[in-house]
Amino acid sequence: MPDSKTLFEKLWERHVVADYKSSVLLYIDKHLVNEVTSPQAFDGIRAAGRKLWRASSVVATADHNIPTLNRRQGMHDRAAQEQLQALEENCSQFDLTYFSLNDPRQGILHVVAPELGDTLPGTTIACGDSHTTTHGAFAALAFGVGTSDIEQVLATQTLTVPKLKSLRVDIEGTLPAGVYAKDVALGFIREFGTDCAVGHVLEFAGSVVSGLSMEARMTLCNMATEAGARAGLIAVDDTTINYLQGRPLAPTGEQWTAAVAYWKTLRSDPGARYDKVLRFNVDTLTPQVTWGTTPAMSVGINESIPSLASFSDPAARKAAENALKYMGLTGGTPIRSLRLDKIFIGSCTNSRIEDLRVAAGIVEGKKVAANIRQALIVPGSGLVKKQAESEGLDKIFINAGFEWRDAGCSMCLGMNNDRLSDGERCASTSNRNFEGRQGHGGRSHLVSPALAAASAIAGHFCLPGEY
Ligand SMILES: CC(C)[C@H](C(=O)O)[C@@H](O)C(=O)O
Ligand code: SF4
Repeated sequence: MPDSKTLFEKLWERHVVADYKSSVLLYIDKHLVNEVTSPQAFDGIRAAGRKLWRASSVVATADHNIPTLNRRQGMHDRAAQEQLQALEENCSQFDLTYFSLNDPRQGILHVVAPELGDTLPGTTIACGDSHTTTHGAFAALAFGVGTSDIEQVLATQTLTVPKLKSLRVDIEGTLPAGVYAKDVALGFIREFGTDCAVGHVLEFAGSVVSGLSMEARMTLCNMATEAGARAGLIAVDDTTINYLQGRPLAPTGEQWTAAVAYWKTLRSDPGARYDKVLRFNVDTLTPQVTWGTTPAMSVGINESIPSLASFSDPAARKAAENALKYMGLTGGTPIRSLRLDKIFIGSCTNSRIEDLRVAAGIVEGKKVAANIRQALIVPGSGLVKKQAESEGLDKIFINAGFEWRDAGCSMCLGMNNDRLSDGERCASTSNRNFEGRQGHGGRSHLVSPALAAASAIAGHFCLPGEY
């Protein structure tokens, strides 16, 4: 059909301010600001004597380098303290919405904005953080940007974006019990690679996606950046609308009715043309565990770490060899047999209430294994923490031997006090397992919250119930 458009085209066309040959100037509706990537952008604004174009588009909070324990005692180092202070001063100078460390709305921006109803379908969003792809779960065109882009958005409310291609993945089949969105993301990246979506906006479609909750859709879109995508997208349906209704910043009354009518158009038309289409069937997917240093290096829980001989491509073999060396592993070892030192349940991939409920259900009445030195549960926001506490999940975790922390990025990356020591092996619900990601010499294995919880009890990788 000649007039058929993809969801991406619909969002793009509504926001183009100026069309250059290979890029466009895109209007940005929402700007999420953190403490790490914004200080220099504000310095630039001040140095040029500029005003902010639309200060009301900003929501700011600190998430990356803040402590998740004993917050009142202050920050772990000077650089972190300076970044936090800069954010606070900038928000006050420019009169921006800022959630301070003792505001329950503070947390990881990719958890905070959706749960408040600040992430809305049909909007464009910029944030100085690569996991901004998360917001695509709401049919928002959301870009992770760098510090100079942040300055541009603050000053002009526009972003220069290169022309992007469209990629749709149809996720089909029946999700087996115990297999979650995290496993779908890891399985997809394992099959198609960490660069399969480079230069593309990646739309997740198909019956499996339609059946997922918003939390699970956010997990999928969060990992779109690990497939190289510039943005993730999922069409609006009743699940989206039901999730948003009644959220503090979502529209109300007549505005809600009008918004819903528009949001319902935010899906790709039949016959819309994509630059690339992939299919991923989940019928035989099992819970995934990464064994290497990219999110594509994963195996199913019943599998062994691949042997070097199984890689026919020399470059892939070399990469696997380096990864195994860093991870202290040998090909052919069953992934279940790896003994763990730490457990991290948190991050913008898997720290929402649904994730915590799944984990709590698995560890209830059990104890973290003796060989686990530290098991952290880090809710994605103060509101997630409150909700979990109102359901008694904190007690379940604490009784099982987990530490119940305040919201933040925490052990997802080594920018605060929560980290791995040299050689420590961790089951982590985060999204990146690069060398040194969770601390110098730390060995990260990406898993779903269910697998992290079960593995905490067993002390090694296993499925729930296998202790
Ligand atoms: C520090 C920040 C800019 C970085 C990102 O862009 O994603 C971090 O959040 C990450 O997950 O690696
Ligand atoms: S939780 Fe991890 S991936 Fe997400 S924004 Fe923070 S550091 Fe980045």
